[in-house]
Amino acid sequence: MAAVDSVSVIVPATTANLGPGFDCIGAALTLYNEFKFTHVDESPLSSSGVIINVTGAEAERVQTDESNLLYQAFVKLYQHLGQTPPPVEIEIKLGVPLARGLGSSATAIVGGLVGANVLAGEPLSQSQVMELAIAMEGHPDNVVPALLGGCRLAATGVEVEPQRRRERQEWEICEVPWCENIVPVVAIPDFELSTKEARQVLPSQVSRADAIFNTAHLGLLLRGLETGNGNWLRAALQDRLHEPYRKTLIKGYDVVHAAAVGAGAYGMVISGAGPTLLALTDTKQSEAVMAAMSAAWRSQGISPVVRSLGIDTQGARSFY
Ligand SMILES: Nc1ncnc2c1ncn2[C@@H]1O[C@H](COP(=O)(O)OP(=O)(O)O)[C@@H](O)[C@H]1O
Ligand SMILES: N[C@@H](CCOP(=O)(O)O)C(=O)O
Repeated sequence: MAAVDSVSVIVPATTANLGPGFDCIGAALTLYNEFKFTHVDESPLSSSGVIINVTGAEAERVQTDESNLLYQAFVKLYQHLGQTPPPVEIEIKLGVPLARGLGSSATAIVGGLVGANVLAGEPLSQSQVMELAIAMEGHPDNVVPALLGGCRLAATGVEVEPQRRRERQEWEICEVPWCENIVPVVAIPDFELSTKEARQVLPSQVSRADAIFNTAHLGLLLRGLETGNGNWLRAALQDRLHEPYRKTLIKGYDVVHAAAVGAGAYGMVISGAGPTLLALTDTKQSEAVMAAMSAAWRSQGISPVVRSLGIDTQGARSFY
């Protein structure tokens, strides 16, 4: 590809885990961050080597120096190529709320890698970009749908050289069909919960019974999402690997859960690492579920933004 001086990248939010699919399944949502990277001369740059402008809700909370995650991903791709990153000016338009369990960090990682790959003349394939994104995030379930779109299951592939220490892991990715009648409703609270903090409360070992429970329920979830079978979805949206430990970090979880299910949702789970709560519902029930979740959280002194979203099928896209 001929070199370009400027590229815009749009990256969707994600909802990871979907209950029993901890660290392996996620879906891209119709909510977006937009990033623009422009080559600049060395001279106008600040001493940090990058200029970053951020607009949108909570813009002041995003770092504007070299510690910015989007910029770190941008640099990572050039390091991978063995090249020095060019001086750039970055514009960030925030549409995905920060540290709410909707994959804002995944948008930054994917956006930085995709933007750098385009400015570098697209030396890496999409699957090479994906491998870098997974390595940076540490788990695949938000960066994979952010990059590829749709609902995706990610699993490590067969180790071809088990005796050799490998620098990178091969991944198998499969698209999970999502029945169009199933609506994701997100209730986004007015407080943050970092993924780091929400991972620290998880046990390092689980019982065989809990492992079997999740294996069965993830299988059921895949078929429930594909068919829209209500009984399967109601049973499938249960988890024993992360929700029991994390829900104590989310004030009002049980009250909002009861309200969502009472209003007709198939179930309610933590979106990503939380604190956003995700209900899956039939199109006919979505308005009632939204109203019930909003009222329930308000009764706990939390002011949520509640939205009914769609599944983004394109993933990250770039324009230049
Ligand atoms: N658009 C962005 N540009 C730069 N950094 C970002 C952006 N969005 C998120 N981040 C970084 O990711 C952090 C949130 O990541 P995390 O705790 O994993 O929450 P989330 O569930 O939203 O991914 C933010 O505090 C910020 O450091
Ligand atoms: N599987 C991860 C997903 C984190 O997603 P995020 O949207 O909260 O960044 C986890 O549950 O920790």
